[in-house]
Amino acid sequence: MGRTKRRILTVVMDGVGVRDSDYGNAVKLARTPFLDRLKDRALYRTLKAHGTYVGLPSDGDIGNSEVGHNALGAGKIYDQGAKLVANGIQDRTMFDGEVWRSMMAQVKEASSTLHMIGLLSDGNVHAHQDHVHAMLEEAKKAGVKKVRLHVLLDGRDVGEKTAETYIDRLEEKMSAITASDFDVKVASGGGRMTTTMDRYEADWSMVERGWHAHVLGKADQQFPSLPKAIEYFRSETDTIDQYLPPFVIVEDGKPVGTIEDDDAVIFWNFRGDRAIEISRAFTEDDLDSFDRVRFPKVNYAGMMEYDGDLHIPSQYLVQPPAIDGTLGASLVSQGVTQFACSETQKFGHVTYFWNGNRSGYFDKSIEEYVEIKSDNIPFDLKPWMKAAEITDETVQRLMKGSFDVGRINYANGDMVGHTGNLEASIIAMATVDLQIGRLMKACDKTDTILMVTADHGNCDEMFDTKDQSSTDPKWLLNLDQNRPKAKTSHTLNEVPLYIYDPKGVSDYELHTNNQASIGNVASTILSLAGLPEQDEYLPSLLKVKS
Ligand SMILES: O=C(O)[C@H](O)COP(=O)(O)O
Ligand SMILES: [Mn+2]
Ligand SMILES: [Mn+2]
Repeated sequence: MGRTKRRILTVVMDGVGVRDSDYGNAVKLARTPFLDRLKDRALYRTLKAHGTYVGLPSDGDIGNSEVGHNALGAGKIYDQGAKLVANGIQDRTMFDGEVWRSMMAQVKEASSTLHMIGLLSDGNVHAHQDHVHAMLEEAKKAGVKKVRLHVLLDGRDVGEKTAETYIDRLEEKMSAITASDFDVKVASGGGRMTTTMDRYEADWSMVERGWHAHVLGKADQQFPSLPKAIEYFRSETDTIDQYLPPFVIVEDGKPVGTIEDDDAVIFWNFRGDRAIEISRAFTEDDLDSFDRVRFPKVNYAGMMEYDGDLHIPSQYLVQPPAIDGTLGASLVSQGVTQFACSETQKFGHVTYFWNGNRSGYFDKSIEEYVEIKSDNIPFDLKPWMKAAEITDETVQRLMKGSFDVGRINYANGDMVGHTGNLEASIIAMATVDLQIGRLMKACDKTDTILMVTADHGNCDEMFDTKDQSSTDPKWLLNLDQNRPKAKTSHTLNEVPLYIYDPKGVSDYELHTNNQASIGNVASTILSLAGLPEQDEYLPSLLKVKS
């Protein structure tokens, strides 16, 4: 054994919340014999993973992977992007800041265009429409003459076909502020899962399509306005918002807002994972991830700094939370060996988010991070994703005893949950269950404590309506008629915490404080490992029975 009294493996079942009703609840509808057995043998409770419990503005805000893994890996709760940007707008620090002022001044001096690109919704996971509306007003006040918006349609953090709501609000705002000396138009757009918002380099072609639409003014679909675009998509396709193709707005056959030298570009998402690649495309001279065709010299800023280690991008409007003293850093300083593993879609969650939005290792000689390449397909087609491969890598290392403290993430509950496909999500849950069974066995053989939790809910609520007919199984059997509308977003539900010790758990119990959150997990890992707790962390949930 290494520097800890016991080896601990933490499993994050991404997007797996706890909800009593089985109505549209893939977690309950799946057969999960191993999780059931785990519940019998482990200590068990639920934890908060949404809203103010994880640093979001209100308890109406769903949790997400960024704030969830930040909380799990930091052991404390920080005000997160959504809240920091809202505060920065309210107290004006965002608009009084050097970056905003210099960008406005530069556009005015060059008589060029201010472009703003980002996700248009009120999901508050990556972005919020109110921030865009506020920036438009401020740009006008600052004397900017021409603004072009490039909007990514959501349908993933909000209802699957809700784009009209946000488009209407934006159109109202634009017509209210358009004036003879203030010209604002939407220039391009697309669904967020086809256009621009790739993450962890899973599929650069998404960024390439976005670049073509926003910068070069090129896309297969062209429309005279954003409302016309959505009208066309609704009448011609069933595609939900997140998968809509990229499009360009044209007048007299010409795009209304390509991006040119001397223009300023603001990417308004506050969350980093899906903002890094497009930020790199705008700022790196030598980028070989795709052919940009034309690389305009623009003044680029992100809403926030998206990577605190690589400083991407160099200019940003709001200071991100200063997450430090994370569990990973603290374990490294004590010489504890660590292992992190997931597939591409969630790899950065157990490394970059877990380590407080820093990429890279603290000390490569005692940490091992393993990424399994995700498929680039709609995940409801293969709901098992790469779960088995993640388990293979983990079990191998458990057998070799190559780490003291490990963390892995199974993406299935979340990535399949986001597709809105209930049947596929049931298979996703059964897949995760099978892996938990394999891990329990390996933990038994290697005397490893297994902790299983989640970062937020998702596939626990796959219908847009709540708890309607849990006694009536018709909605499950009838696949075509009267099927409730799918819910593709995360949920507000609590998440599970299981602690399984092959030696038995009769010596411990868990605190029952109903305010406990996933922010309490880091200290709990430390106490299970027999390491000193950190004063600044939220307390451990473990009680040794007297
Ligand atoms: O980026 C996404 O896929 C969704 O907006 C949120 O999902 P995540 O927070 O689980 O990554
Ligand atoms: Mn997640
Ligand atoms: Mn998700």
